[in-house]
Amino acid sequence: MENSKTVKLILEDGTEIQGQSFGAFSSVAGEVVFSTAMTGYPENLTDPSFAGQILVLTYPIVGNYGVPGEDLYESISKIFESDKIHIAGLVVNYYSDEHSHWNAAKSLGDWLKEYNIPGIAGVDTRMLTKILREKGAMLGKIVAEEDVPLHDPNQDNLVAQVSPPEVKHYGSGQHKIVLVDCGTKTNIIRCFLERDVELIRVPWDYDYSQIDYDGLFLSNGPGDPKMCDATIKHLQNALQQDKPIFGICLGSQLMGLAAGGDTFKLKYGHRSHNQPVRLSGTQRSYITSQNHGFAVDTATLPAEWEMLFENLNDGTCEGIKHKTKPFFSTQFHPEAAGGPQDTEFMFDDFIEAVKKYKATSN
Ligand SMILES: NC(=O)CC[C@H](N)C(=O)O
Repeated sequence: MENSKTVKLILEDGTEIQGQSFGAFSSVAGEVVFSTAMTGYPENLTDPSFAGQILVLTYPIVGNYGVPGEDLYESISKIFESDKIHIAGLVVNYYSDEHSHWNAAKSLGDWLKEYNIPGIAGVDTRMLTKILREKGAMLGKIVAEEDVPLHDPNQDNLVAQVSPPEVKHYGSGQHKIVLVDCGTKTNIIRCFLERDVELIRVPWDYDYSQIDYDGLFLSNGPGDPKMCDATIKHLQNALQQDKPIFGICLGSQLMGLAAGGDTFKLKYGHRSHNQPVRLSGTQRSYITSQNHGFAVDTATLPAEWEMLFENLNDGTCEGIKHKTKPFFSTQFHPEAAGGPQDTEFMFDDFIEAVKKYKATSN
């Protein structure tokens, strides 16, 4: 790092912080968001929900365990959450360019360079996070040589950019699940394949009404859920039927919108591996993995719907359910890559709902 070049992080409120370049020496603009997760940068950086975002990590030492090599299973990655880095840029305090870990294949800096993603180190990311918590998530840019204009990624249809254009099939289990891929994390696919599922992964705007499926799944994904008009339209048709539907993160927001409710942008979002949520109607809480900047406005849900989980930090909606039909969602990530895996039972609940539907509809 001693010989690295100087770069700047500039926020829309005028905050300007100097640091050292690592990864690509290039400029980029995006929405600046923070994560307080202590580990898991290989998983986070490849999560498509981060598209368009400059990610600030509060954990002070980053890069020390390097980046694992690729390993495939059923043509999907065993390790990463998609097939590329999706963040726009990375902001860290101390970047460790020497790494040591049993499965490391390269350094974080070299991995970022492969995808032309700039990193800036030497930033007091906890001080920066205080600014973002105070003023809310902001637009910003990492500036190397060339200046770039600020850009709001939430104005773009990011889902259309990350959703694969073709239909893909995985597994040969008993339960036929359609996965609407708005930018799915691969651990969602892994969780299904462990549960006797035949998975049909379709693009975000695909009309799956002709497929004879047993259950419908709506994935996570980047940006403002209101951009997904085509997904919402197809979902509204599916909500007329009785086949089980499960949504995660963006999928939860899309379910809320298709049901007739509204979503709003949170001040600074939830991004970490230790977000507490409470299951409605109980005193039971779970520690969850989260990465979202929008939420369903529970007050706008029609009478047949209710909140399923509540965030214990700020009271916002962490999932919804239909009162009589098998439709439910989590705003958090029960597939949890990286951890904690305490809520993976949501996949079992969904498969149980699918079994019940199949038993009663025949
Ligand atoms: N992980 C996700 O699916 C994120 C959903 C949405 N893009 C948000 O920021 O709230």
